[in-house]
Amino acid sequence: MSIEVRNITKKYGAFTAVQDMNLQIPTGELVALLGPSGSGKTTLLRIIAGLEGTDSGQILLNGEDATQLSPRDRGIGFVFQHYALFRHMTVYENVAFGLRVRSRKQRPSEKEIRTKVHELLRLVQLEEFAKRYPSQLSGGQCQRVALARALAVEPKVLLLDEPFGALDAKVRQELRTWLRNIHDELNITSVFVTHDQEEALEVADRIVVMNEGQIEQIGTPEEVYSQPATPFVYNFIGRVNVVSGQVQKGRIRIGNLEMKVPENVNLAGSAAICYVRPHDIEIEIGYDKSENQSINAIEATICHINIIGPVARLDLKRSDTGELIQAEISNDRYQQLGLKVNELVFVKFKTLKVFPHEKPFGTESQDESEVLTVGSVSLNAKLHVS
Ligand SMILES: Nc1ncnc2c1ncn2[C@@H]1O[C@H](COP(=O)(O)OP(=O)(O)OP(=O)(O)O)[C@@H](O)[C@H]1O
Repeated sequence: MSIEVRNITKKYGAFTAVQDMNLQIPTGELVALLGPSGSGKTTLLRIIAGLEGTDSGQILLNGEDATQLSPRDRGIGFVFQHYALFRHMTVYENVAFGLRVRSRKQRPSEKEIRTKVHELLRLVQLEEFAKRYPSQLSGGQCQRVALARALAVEPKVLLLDEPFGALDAKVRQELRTWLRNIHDELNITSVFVTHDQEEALEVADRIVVMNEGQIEQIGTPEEVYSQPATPFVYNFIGRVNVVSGQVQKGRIRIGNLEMKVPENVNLAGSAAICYVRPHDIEIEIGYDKSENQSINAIEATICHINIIGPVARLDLKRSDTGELIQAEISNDRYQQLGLKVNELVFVKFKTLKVFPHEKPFGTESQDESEVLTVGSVSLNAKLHVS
């Protein structure tokens, strides 16, 4: 079943939680609503489910206006962060519940219920737990029961609100893969809320990045990661270094580094904010400063090295501004360069994204004079790790 959110606005008193939002989700897609706390993710999910009214706009399911339909009549299954299983019921009874409370006409026979429940328990790999009570299960197992319960009524749409939020990292990881598999197997349309970017990047077909009740970007994981539409998305998804620079004639100058502006940025003579991913940083050594070479790179000292499998993470301190830059290079390259803490290196950017100068996220309290330029060389860099 396809979902269309059309011009939805939702206010709580004077506060606007969702503002004139539009979103189309085709049948069979797995979509993540990703955003910081308070960005309106849960509100939007609840509006789609019919658990929350709207001030204006429509929800269309399969092209039909469903705005006035009750949650029961929308063909939607819902899974919450806190699995809310019935504690006095066994796993079997919990999963059977949705079928038993159907109206007499729609209610399946006991035999049909038994077949269906066992089929679902097999799907969530909990068949041998049918007779247990929720208190005898782990958090991850409870969440799988909750999912089986939501699926029992054969919903066309599955909505999940931070379904794995309360679980530890390893279990979350397992359940993600597993959600993806179940979604594909049942060919339903699923929307899940998360504030965990890794979860969204790993599981979703498309990610809706939300901020303050509005959509910042909709795209595949690859698109939102590699081509963030706004500074907010850059900051929110992945690690990024934020550096200020000066644009002139299609080139940008950042300290001693000068490079072509990667796109048609109309910022002649202006201060700009650049976003550089740690893996887009190149490290070089071996410049001989005594020869007065003009070095087209930012000089920095290595303050910390962290090797994680094939990747070497370096914390670098700029010689000109003292600001930190975080770089990620391959372990092979790191070995090849033979880098050490306190060593002087030269930093270049393979690519960067330039936005007009505005205070980058996380620097709201910073004095403007720290950010702006001295001559043509700009002087601020700040690392954001989200
Ligand atoms: N019933 C309510 N009454 C008043 N304000 C509300 C109500 N429900 C939500 N809000 C406000 O609306 C905004 C969006 O809330 P929502 O729960 O949708 O955000 P969220 O992105 O899901 O956040 P989180 O990740 O913390 O769950 C928040 O500022 C919240 O305080």
